[in-house]
Amino acid sequence: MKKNATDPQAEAARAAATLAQLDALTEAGKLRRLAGAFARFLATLATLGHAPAPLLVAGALLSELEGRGHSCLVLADLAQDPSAQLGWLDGEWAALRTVAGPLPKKAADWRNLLQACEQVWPVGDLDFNQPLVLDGERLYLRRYWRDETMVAASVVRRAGTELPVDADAVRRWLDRLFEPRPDARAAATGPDWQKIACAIALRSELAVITGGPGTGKTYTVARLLALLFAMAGAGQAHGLRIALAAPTGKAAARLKQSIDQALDELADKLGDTLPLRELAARMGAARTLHSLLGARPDTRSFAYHAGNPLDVDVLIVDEASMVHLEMMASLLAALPAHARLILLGDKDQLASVEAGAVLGDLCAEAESGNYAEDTVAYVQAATGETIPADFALRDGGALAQSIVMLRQSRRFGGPIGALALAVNGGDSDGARAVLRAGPLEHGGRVHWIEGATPQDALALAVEGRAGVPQGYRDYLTLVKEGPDAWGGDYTGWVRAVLRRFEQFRLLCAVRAGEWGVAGLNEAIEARLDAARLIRRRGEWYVGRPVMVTRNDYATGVYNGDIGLTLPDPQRPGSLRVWFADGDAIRSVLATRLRDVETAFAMTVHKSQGSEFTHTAMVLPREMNAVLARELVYTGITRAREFFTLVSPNAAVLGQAIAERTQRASGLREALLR
Ligand SMILES: Nc1ncnc2c1ncn2[C@@H]1O[C@H](COP(=O)(O)OP(=O)(O)OP(=O)(O)O)[C@@H](O)[C@H]1O
Repeated sequence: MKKNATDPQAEAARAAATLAQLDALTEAGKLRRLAGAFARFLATLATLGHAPAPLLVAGALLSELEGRGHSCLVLADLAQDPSAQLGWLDGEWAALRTVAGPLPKKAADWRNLLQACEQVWPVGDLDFNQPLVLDGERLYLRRYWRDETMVAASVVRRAGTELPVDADAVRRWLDRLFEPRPDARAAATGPDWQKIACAIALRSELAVITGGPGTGKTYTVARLLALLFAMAGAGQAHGLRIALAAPTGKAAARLKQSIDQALDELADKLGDTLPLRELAARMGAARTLHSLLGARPDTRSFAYHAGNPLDVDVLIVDEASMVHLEMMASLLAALPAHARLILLGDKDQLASVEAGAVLGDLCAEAESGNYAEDTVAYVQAATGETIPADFALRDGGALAQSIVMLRQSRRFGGPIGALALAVNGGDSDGARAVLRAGPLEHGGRVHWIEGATPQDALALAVEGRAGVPQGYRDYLTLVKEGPDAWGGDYTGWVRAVLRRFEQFRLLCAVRAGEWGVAGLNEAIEARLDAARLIRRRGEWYVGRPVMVTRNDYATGVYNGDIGLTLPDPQRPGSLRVWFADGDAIRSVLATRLRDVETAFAMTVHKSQGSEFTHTAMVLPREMNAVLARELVYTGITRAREFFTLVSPNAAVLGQAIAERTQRASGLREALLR
């Protein structure tokens, strides 16, 4: 190791003082425990004297950022002052700098310092399996560097594989699969991006179809499946192995339902030309990614991997914005080289809870298209659609040729769509205008309770609002009536209760405090109890909605699953929790569920992949590190027909819209290499 400091004793004292300062930051709630522990671990690896204090700082911050969804530490951020990124007060960074310092002021100096440390592998040097990796001016935990490098290489390879396509045949099929668009509409809305997406997806082993809610991602992919089936020819179509997957059980069930419905409609339209119903039946259920890859209890490894690949030719993954870096790496590793991967998702939604923002990184250029000349020519031949010059002028790489953004929403044209669009575009005045015009102009579709009190939120949760009947009273009334009101049909009653519960949901931006999940769940329970809609007896009671917080392979419930607690008809006095699985329902004895929490209020993060007829979103009183445009957009787009914003402090909406989630990652750059 090249020495940075001269006096070993002074260096030892500085390292010890730095670790103590990191502990103090942990106590102050500014660092997670793991960050300090990781710095200590780095210190124990020093065989040549003591670990330099700046390395311990960088290691702790890297670990902290990983916990906040970043896949690396950008040295330029570290050089400037990471306080804002970390949500630290000025004095806190200054204090750490004083004990560990002097710290480099330039990214290049940080790089020089770190590459001299024995705990760091500078990419390209001799590799001793050091825990930290230095790639250019980014510092990684080794696992994330490996995943990011793997994802970039695999994506670029797949996107760059040009498969032979008979453009004339594609065009003939697309003309049958899609309705002709009247000229006037075509002129107003630009080319038919849905058709273009199908043609583009046929050409390589990777396709990314992104778009906001209701832009027809599922509609398009059903037609793409029919097209793949048609193009495979009579001989091979029957052998085509297609798998559907999504990050959560609910999203998987929704995908399967929508695709089945779309294929059914197509089958009616096309008659006997293609056996589409057979295709739908053969596809089997959509699965969670965990189950598809063969997750095993208590280990990060999967049954399917590069050495034992999945048995598929086409894999469709919906809600891809929720797929984190490690999962994407595992998925790509387990995919056979010849298989096609089709990712569907909304690039503007919140990124995954875990580290990485893979879909966002892949789609960084999606708005502008960046189609190369040969893509434009191919699209023209295969679809008859002309990609406008605006989307074809730039010099796009291989990945850009595999991405299509759907730009016209069929379901979201009204005020909720206008609100989502304003938020997404960073236009907080526009968002406020839509919300304030809500009750009068929009027939109550959107509504803003400004300057809300906790009582307002509770009243909304229980009763809904005028003209929009759904609140939790609705499903709980059905629960109280019991299966007798359903002619004694217990299963029919359970289905009806589950459906009604899906009508309304209260989403929170934060977990803690009276405006967070914890406080609101408690308050809503108390209010419902007082209204005699529930009778709390300890933790479990009839009507309790719960969300699973950890995968449990023994009972078959997964993180994010939502169920309702109802009496067990077989065992009077005991309770079962019922979960909807698409059209099917299943249940688990309440006492067997270990990691669950009450779900009258849930976080926007956890609501991804779900939609409710009426969605209410509660913002906290003060701006908070998790509040950002992507979160507000995701909350709004969970609403199918009605949206209510509840905010005690009107200013927070604008502040949240102004804030963008920036996840540090080297993926965008690696994709362009
Ligand atoms: N080209 C089209 N012609 C007619 N109807 C369409 C077309 N595209 C989409 N739709 C209809 O619009 C609705 C929304 O489409 P779809 O569910 O595929 O959107 P999505 O992007 O998958 O939405 P989400 O992200 O909410 O799942 C559906 O009812 C679908 O049938």
